[in-house]
Amino acid sequence: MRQTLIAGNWKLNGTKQSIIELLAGISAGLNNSMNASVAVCAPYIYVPLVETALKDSDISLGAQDVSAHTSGAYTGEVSASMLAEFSCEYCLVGHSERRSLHIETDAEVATKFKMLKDQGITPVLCVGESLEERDQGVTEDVVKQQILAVIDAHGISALENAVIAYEPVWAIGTGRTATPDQAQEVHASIRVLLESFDKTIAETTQILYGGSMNPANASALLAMPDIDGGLIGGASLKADDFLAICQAA
Ligand SMILES: O=C[C@H](O)COP(=O)(O)O
Repeated sequence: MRQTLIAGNWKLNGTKQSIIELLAGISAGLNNSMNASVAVCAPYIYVPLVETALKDSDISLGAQDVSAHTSGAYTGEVSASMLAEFSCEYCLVGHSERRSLHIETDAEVATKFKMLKDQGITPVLCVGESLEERDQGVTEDVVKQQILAVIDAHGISALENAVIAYEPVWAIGTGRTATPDQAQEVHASIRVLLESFDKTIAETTQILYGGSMNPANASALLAMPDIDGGLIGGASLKADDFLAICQAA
């Protein structure tokens, strides 16, 4: 049985004040009836603040990206070992905004993924197709290639204890959500792909859905057999909305 994971991705949002208030609101509303583990992925600059705020809390800390390098002359970058020093349990890699705006390649994403694994941080590997690719009928090929980039570079064992987030690019921040059936179809294909390498990894890997998940559509999406949680952008910035999604799980 896979544990449901609800992870907020705050992206480039928040202030010291708003983050403290948001975390207080989430912490106050979480309760044992929620059948999900919860994480928040903060902008780098707020990671220490969130680490302190989450002490003694069940909410896990995550980051949104990591350097492909361990140290050296890479201005502006943050390494996996630095994130580990601040108790980061999760870190996104290959988010579509990184792939499109920062031209991250599959190979670079695979390197970042391994950097996190080596530091004991759970990578959340984000995959997903553009609208054009969906219209061309190549969704599953695109997603498969993004996952195979990691497996080919580091072996299937790298996927052990990792998380995959399926995020159709056309659904991110658009208010246009994949239907539960559309999402389930891709999630099931990811599971089949993993199964072709390792049955246990296929059965245990949490596959999250991301893309305009909100309190109104979360229950139907999370009810699908291969959807093991959500990666939430916009709706993670309001405690009530985020809590409602946690409740739906
Ligand atoms: O990482 C989160 C996803 O990009 C989803 O963002 P969204 O919920 O605002 O569509």
